Amino acid sequence: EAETEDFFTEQNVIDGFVFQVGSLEALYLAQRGHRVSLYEYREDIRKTPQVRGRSINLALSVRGRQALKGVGLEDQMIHEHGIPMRARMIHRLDGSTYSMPYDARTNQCIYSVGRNYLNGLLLKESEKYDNVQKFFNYKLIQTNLKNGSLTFTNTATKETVEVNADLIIGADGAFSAVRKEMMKQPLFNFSQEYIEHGYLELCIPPGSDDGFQMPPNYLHIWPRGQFMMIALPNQDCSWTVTLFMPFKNFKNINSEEVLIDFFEKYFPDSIPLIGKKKLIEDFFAGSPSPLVTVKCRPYHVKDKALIIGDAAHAVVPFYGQGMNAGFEDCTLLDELFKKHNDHLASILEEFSTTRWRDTFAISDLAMYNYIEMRDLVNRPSYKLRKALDDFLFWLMPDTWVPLYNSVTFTSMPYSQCVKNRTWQNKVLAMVILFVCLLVFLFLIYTRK
Ligand SMILES: COc1ccc2c(c1)CN(c1nc(C(=O)N(C)c3cc(Cl)c(F)cc3C(=O)O)c(Cl)s1)C2
Repeated sequence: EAETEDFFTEQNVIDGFVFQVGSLEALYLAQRGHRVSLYEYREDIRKTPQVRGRSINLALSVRGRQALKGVGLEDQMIHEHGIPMRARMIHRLDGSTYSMPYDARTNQCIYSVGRNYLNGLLLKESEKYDNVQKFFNYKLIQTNLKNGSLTFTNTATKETVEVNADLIIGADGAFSAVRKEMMKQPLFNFSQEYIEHGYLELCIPPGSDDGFQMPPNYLHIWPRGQFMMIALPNQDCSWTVTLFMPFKNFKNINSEEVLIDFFEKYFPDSIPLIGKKKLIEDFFAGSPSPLVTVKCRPYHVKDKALIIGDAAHAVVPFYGQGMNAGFEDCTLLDELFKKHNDHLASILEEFSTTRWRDTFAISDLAMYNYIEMRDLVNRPSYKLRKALDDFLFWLMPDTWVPLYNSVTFTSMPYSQCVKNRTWQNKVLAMVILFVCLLVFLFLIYTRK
């Protein structure tokens, strides 16, 4: 007897970020024969016209691909839509650029994918399952996790409906309503932190030949210490550019002249690409969005409710893992459904006890990148460490997997990636100490 699972993927489009983990999880459960009701806060994205310039994109890496593969969508996502980014393209202040490959050894790459396309694909796929029902424009107003009941208001008809479910899954983003309800439970730990940086999306349109204005198979980065800009390519040969800067710096840019002077000073090569007029329009059209990181545990209430994706672990984007980690939740949950043969109490319990170490680890890694970001790619010691890492990776590929490679190009649990880094730091410290000792002894010996 298939149970009914209610999903709740309130799609708060927070600054254009649309949460897709719920739609993916619906496919995994439908695949297992469960009856799924998918409640979306917003209108069906496929009906709303593609708002130009709001094509938010993300860096899909191995963990996200793995999750899409589990529901048969990896190939379509990667080969029909994804744009491979084989290296970073760093833009210096003088406008010159140099590239740093993601994985020189095996040429693995990450893919730039559009969120709207991804969302449309997941929703279209769910139409193949008659055991998935989708309800759009449903806003959650009341939750009773203990008896699995939810009350929604249909934002179009204003009618209120109450639904009951065997399992409620909240995939409703960093400001999750389901998590808010969970927090009333005893022993529920929660922390949230806003960082001082905000971000603003700009757009580099296609060139006069309707092609890319920059080399397309790269993640373009303008690292400027306190500021940073990155650009990911879109299918229509435009680029979605994200400018990261402390809110106080955004506030200081309060006129067109100040804005143009700022870009002339920090991102001169990007002005002809974006276009002065578009730059002024886009910059003052929106306001910078906040970046929040949320840590909480456990992720469940008995056998009645679970939170996944950003609702369970919102991370800052400085590792490009937010969506990948959310999708990985679905892969792990499906493995637990198989392992415990759909016994919900065991599944939810094990998900909470095993997943939090990895989500805390990627949260800390992303925050560490943010702190280090000032000179993430500029600091000589960063380059030295990267050269050393790449050499040892080449020498012992199965033993020495550098942190960035293990996070981005393997499904190694995030907490294991961090443990590896810790022992690698110890080994390198000993090697450096040993070399210093040798040099010291050599100097003493030759002085005699
Ligand atoms: C749309 O919004 C965003 C915002 C930030 C990111 C992405 C999309 C995609 N991002 C990726 N980051 C890594 C990574 O591991 N690191 C250390 C990096 C970290 C920073 Cl901040 C960076 F600029 C480059 C790299 C890099 O290595 O290229 C990947 Cl691998 S993909 C960051």
